[in-house]
Amino acid sequence: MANAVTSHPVIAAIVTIVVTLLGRFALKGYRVRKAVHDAPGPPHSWIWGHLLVMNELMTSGEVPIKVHPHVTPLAFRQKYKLGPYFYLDFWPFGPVMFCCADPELGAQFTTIHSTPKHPEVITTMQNIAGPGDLVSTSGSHWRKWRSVFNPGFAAQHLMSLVPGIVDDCKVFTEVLTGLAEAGKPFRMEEYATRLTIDVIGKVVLNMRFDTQTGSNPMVNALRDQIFWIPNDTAMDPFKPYYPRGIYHRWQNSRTINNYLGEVLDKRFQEILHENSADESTSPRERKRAIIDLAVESYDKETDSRTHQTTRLSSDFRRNAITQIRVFLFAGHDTTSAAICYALYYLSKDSAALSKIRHEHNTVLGPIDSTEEALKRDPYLISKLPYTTAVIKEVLRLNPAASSIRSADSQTHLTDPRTGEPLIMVPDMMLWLLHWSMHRDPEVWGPTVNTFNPDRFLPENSSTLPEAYWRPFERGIRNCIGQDLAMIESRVALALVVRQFEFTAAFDAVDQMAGDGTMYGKDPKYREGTQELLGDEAYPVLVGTAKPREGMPMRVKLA
Ligand code: HEM
Repeated sequence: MANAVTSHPVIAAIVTIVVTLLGRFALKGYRVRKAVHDAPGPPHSWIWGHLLVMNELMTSGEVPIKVHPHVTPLAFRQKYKLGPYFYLDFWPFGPVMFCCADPELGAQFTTIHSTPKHPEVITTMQNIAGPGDLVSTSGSHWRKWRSVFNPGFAAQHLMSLVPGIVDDCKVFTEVLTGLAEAGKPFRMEEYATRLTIDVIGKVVLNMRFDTQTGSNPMVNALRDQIFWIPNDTAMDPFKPYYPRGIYHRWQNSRTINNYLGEVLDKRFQEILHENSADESTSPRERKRAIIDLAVESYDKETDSRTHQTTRLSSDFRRNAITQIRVFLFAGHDTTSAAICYALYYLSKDSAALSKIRHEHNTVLGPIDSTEEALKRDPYLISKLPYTTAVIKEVLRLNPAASSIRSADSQTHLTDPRTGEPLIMVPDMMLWLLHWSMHRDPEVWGPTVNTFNPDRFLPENSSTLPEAYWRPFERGIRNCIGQDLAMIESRVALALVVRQFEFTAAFDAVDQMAGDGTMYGKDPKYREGTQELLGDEAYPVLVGTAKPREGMPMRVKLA
């Protein structure tokens, strides 16, 4: 046999390559296991890394099978009495993860040295938006686009959007009235999502999508795209390669890009036209929709007036579409979950519901004139401390995301208490865990898992562990849309909480299973433990962290 191999050069070459690859694989595995074996973390196996403890956690019923992955590090921390940072090793199915629930340590890789986003974030965002999007890119490309879009989120401009948001929330109340009349359980996420999509359509494209009353092909493709993102690859590494998924992602991307490309070209022509009409008169009023800011930046870059540019370059066009796509996604997905959770927690806490209704009666006047009051004086929205506290508490209990970075050659982490250097593994994922920080009993006390908006009232600010509340992240890579999200959620609550009575309808999930939604189709969502930390509304991974089963609810007129 040995003779056959050595005498045949092709076989010998293949054997050499295979042996070399296996050797490299084994060496990498050995290095990873060696680095993590004695590092802080759950019990570690030389053969399986942390795969066995993960399997045990997921199958023992300690957490629901479909729970969002950002929940599991806290479950490990509590189960194995770990400190605020530790390592998880799922090699070869994923990178070594450095799980961090310490803001001071987190600052070392997010603020003091802002590390790049992790390749897994980049791949996910590429499916949603395309390469080079604002969320996952870094360096000069990120800096350029962030500065282009910052004016779109200036406080004064956001206030000018309030009347439009009020109109969309009014439609939301009409939809809810219809659902109350129908008297059937429904998935709140569906309706909250249509609301936030309508809002973001105006903010980004200055367009009405009207998805609350109709349908839009681009929005349908965008939403479908989110369901086809292969983002639980640690459980199924082959998911990105399923032909059906590849086809749907390609087809959706095509629909979205064609639609946005046409809108962008049309807007560019309009702006060229406005510019030439304005040349002899006063400077054009500055538009701040995301699409206008993008086109203006092109105008500046190319000086289209001097150079008679009449078309967007293909490079710019591709980039602008990517950024528009990322805003359409990030601008609706997270806020809709926040609105769902707010209505859910208020439905379970009659004292909080009374307080928020009282605040609205006092500041906004009778419900029938609230729409008008907010349009007349959008700044009323800033005079609702209890409503703001409700949303902040909702975002504490259910953060939509976390920050996932990648260790680079300049990443040197040290333990903030001892100053000792921490173990670094090549390509390590640095995971700053919002869920773990927001649910840390040592920080938030014994009521950590209880909905208690009072902790965010201004009079309690001195006892608030501010650095541990970071639903929008902090530092230079914080959420550009956070003020918009807060405004939108407050307007929605202002128009809704006095008009309707909600109750959670998790008892009806089996009844709703045939409704064609992803939740309905996949029975795993309803298998095993259906509670997390005393709550039946727990997060699952669908784009971002969404409420289980799309937050089933019943609604009645109040
Ligand atoms: C409740 C609602 C929202 C939550 C909880 C949220 C959360 C976050 C978080 C945690 C990040 C940082 C992600 C990371 O470190 O990788 C982020 C970034 C971002 N968010 Fe939001 N977001 C919300 C609403 C919005 C809205 C309404 C928009 C757009 C209008 C938006 C656009 C973005 C963008 C573009 C980034 C990337 C910013 C950058 O890196 O420069 N978000 N968001």
